[in-house]
Amino acid sequence: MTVRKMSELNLAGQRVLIRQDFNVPIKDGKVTSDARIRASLPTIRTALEQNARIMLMSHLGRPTEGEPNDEESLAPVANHLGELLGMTVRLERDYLEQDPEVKEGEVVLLENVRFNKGEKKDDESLARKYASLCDIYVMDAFGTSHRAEASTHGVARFAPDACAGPLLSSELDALEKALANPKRPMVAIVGGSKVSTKLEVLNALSEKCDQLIVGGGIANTFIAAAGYNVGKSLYEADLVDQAKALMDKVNVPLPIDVVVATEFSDKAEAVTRNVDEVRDDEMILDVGPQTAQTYADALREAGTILWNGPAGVFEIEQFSAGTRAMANAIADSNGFSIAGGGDTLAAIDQFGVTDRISYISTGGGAFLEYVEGKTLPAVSALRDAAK
Ligand SMILES: Nc1ncnc2c1ncn2[C@@H]1O[C@H](COP(=O)(O)OP(=O)(O)OP(=O)(O)O)[C@@H](O)[C@H]1O
Ligand SMILES: O=C(O)[C@H](O)COP(=O)(O)O
Repeated sequence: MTVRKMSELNLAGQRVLIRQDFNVPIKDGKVTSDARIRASLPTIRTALEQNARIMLMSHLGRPTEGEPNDEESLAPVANHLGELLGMTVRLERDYLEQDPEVKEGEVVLLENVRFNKGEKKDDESLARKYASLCDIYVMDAFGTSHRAEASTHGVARFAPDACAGPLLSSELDALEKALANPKRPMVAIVGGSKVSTKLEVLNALSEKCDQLIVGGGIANTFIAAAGYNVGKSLYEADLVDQAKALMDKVNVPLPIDVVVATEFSDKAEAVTRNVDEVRDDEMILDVGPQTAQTYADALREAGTILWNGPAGVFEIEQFSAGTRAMANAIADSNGFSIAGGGDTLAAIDQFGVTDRISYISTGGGAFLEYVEGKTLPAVSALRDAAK
């Protein structure tokens, strides 16, 4: 049984409870990166066009349940969303005690669901309470779909109607397009700091892609596995065998040259060396220009590209060229490209290629779990609800 979609339901006059992922960075009471809020707008506008009574809900941060606090209040999100929609978005704090009054064509935001006791444990009575607030529950929070919590999972069992929102549907469609039957050649880039945190993703991708480009600290472990000195670089000696096993399974092109420094700092002097010339007191902080060129060539010719994690320490100018070259090559490629993860999105933003990536996922952990082939609990809850 497939998941029901919001587009199949008539929302007119209905109390529609939409779970979004508004877990966004906030500083001094202001939202500092609103990509996730913007991504929710088409869903909200569709519900508004149908004159639904709209209740939005989300978590923010990881507060102690039962202890609401101002820092993790969704108030800044309500204000920001109101500005984007050009209407007032009321923040409802007491929705568990008193059902919110929502008029047709009105949008309210329920306060941080993780302030509620039982949210994280997927408590049944809390899930029933959420369900009682609505006629239709819409799960649209792809970024939180790997969590089985009361607002992402339990509620779907008890709501009169439960369906996937347009954002969740499009995220799943894009990932399926990249992974189920990818246009070849498929190139995956997995960067970031540690192999250990991405081992399952690396394994899953090694089964699917034609070329696996590794970056960042992850690449250092592969360079060590190939027998080269990595000096003081971040790498994981205990994962060298796993890296060798991956290299036996799939084509992992190794860097030819690297950018090194003797300190991890924005004052550090960056030096380019051949990969076999790294000294004991140096650390590898980026791929070198020849390597970036080789990777970029492969990316430009790819039919499908999946990207998670930077190629180097892109936050520091002198170690950012490798990640920049890859971002530009992905943007230039005619293949289908999908990118996900907090640092990856920050890099895409930094290098100004956002509009030239085919699909940018709002998911971090959820994106990785999908790629690993894991079942997303929020999606299975919708499948069960459709039975
Ligand atoms: N060679 C390197 N040595 C040390 N740190 C590196 C190196 N290359 C990249 N990094 C750092 O790794 C960090 C990203 O790694 P991390 O494992 O946190 O990725 P991530 O948060 O999982 O990525 P994403 O959010 O895209 O999934 C960046 O801050 C980057 O500066
Ligand atoms: O930012 C995320 O990855 C999601 O919002 C999930 O947040 P969590 O890791 O606190 O559950």
